[in-house]
Amino acid sequence: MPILDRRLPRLLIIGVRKGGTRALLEMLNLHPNIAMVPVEVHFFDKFDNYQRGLDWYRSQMPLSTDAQLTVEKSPSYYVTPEVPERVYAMNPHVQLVLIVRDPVTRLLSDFAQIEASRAAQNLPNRRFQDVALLPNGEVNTQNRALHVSLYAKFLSRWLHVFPRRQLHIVDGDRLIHDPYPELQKVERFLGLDHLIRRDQFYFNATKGFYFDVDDHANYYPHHYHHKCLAGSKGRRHPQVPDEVISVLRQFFAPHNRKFFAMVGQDFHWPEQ
Ligand SMILES: Nc1ncnc2c1ncn2[C@@H]1O[C@H](COP(=O)(O)OS(=O)(=O)O)[C@@H](OP(=O)(O)O)[C@H]1O
Repeated sequence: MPILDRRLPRLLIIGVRKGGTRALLEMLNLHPNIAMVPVEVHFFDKFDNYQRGLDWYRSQMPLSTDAQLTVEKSPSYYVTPEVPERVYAMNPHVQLVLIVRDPVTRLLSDFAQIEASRAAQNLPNRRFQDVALLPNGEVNTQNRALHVSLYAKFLSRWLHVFPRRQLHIVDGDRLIHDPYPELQKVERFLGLDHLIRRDQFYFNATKGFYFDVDDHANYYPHHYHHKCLAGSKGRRHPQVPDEVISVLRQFFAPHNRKFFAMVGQDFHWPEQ
């Protein structure tokens, strides 16, 4: 009989926010050797949680067998300065996965989420271009959401603490359109047998996403249905003039090239 216990994560999905972290976690959970933490624990990035210590963190983990690898995801880990060293202190051999997406698309997705939460607080809606650009048409570099799309900026902190071989990068744009090859790469990175099957997914053309065939509603476990898929994924992105997109693409281009050089992988995000 396998012994069930709560085990600290051996894999962390560290970000990025709106990169596809939830879909990636749920898809990986199809693997019999993976036990996912269904909620974002925010242990390493929230001081109050971190103060509770590793025993508390372990108590948040699901029951797993010793053949299973526990996975937690909290997208803000990637951008929070203290996190890499805290993670290293838990386990210097932990494996890390980062999922990235075209930074402009990510920003539009983030903006849609921020506006939805403003609307819930009865705050007025804003135009994307009024937030992302200054009145003179230049990029508003003070915008916090924009900073999250500067992937290279945060990566240096992680690579200062962890060797590159402990970090795997998933192409979030590909995960949307053809998840299977991206999942196979993660299985290889983790040294797991290829047990996730292509026929476990189907594409829902109306929603534009892949779903789990065993859960005809969507990827999310039942307690997530209303919270996640109905609400926070697949939101309509703001309609933005082409010139605004072009200004942003040009702004991100050198940062993207730096990121590609750091990770040794080119994601071919448009530069115009
Ligand atoms: N299969 C599937 N189902 C649902 N959503 C999918 C899927 N694959 C990728 N994505 C993309 O995930 C984007 C949300 O990213 P995150 O889960 O990282 O968001 S969050 O930071 O946790 O809020 C979400 O962003 P939006 O398109 O803006 O909604 C999706 O594009």
